[in-house]
Amino acid sequence: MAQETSANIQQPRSDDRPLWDVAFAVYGYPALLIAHRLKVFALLEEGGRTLPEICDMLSIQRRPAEAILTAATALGFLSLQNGCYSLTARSEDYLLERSPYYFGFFWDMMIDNSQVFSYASLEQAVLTNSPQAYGGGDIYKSHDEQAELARRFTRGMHSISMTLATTWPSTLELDRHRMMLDIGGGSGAHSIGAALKLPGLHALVLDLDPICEVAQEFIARHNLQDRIKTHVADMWNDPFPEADLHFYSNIYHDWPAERGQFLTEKSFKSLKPGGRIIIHDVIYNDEKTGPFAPAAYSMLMMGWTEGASYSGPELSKMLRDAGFDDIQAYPAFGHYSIVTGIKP
Ligand SMILES: C[S@@+](CC[C@H](N)C(=O)[O-])C[C@H]1O[C@@H](n2cnc3c(N)ncnc32)[C@H](O)[C@@H]1O
Repeated sequence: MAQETSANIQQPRSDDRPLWDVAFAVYGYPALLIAHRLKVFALLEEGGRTLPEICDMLSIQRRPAEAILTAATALGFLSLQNGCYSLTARSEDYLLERSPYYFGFFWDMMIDNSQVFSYASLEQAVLTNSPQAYGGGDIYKSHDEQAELARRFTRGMHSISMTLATTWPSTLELDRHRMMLDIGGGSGAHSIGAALKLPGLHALVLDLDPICEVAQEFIARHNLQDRIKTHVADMWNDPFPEADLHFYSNIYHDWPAERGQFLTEKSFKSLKPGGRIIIHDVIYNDEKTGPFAPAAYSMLMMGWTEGASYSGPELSKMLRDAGFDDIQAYPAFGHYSIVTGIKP
């Protein structure tokens, strides 16, 4: 180690907050997961509460209660006025189970699989380049074999996808399309969002058997059984049914690039001229220097799948190499973007 003396030690060139923030993230964010599991947000649904009232209702002491409530307040999920903690618009939209945008099932999935984001598990995933969720291996094979796992995962995905599904269909001109194939469509959230926005559109949610069963329940909740059907198939081995819009949300980041290329070429062959492909995902900037969300998503995938985030140019190249034309990449909602192209 270099020897420093008090005579030659210099001020650092930048402040040390980013180093603290790495450590604080490990502590700060779980406070929100704990608040969610303790049902803090549900408890405030009827109105603001003081700290002593919240302590009583949660049966926890003042010190831990104040720690999680302050973390939630600092991150914009609660407000504190006149001694009362209340929900903010964000927590009302995303953290109350009655909301269509409820994010909580995704947080539940993280909590239920919290060993996957432990230091030991992520280090093992990095050193061996293999996912660790459910004890290792292909999570989707586990879902195919264990219906309850499939149900919980699909509910978690629905939790993040329903919000996104209300926005991307408005970001491009889709009126001429008649049949959307929602490949690896999970709960059908994106088909539901698209069908609600585009009255002339029908959709087919293609996924594995136990997932299609869950999708049917979500589709029925929106009374869209007439326009959205499910189709049990293996996207790697079974032919794609006819459609003029192929939609992939949260699929490419699950797999290595060559699998993404395979799906792109399969879509190109299956679509007729004029058919459109849409990839909806959290993507890196063009230089692959960030932002942080896709970088973190790659680490999330390190724990769960063989995949990683891709950049707009990487996905655009896949489309171009397969033969697609009129390729565009642009932001959709929140951390998500769209990369799309047309078969000439
Ligand atoms: C990360 S989820 C995305 C779900 C949905 N598209 C969304 O954005 O909410 C990946 C989906 O791909 C499906 N999947 C994985 N392997 C598949 C395969 N071989 N054939 C069809 N679907 C598959 C999974 O069952 C799961 O629903």
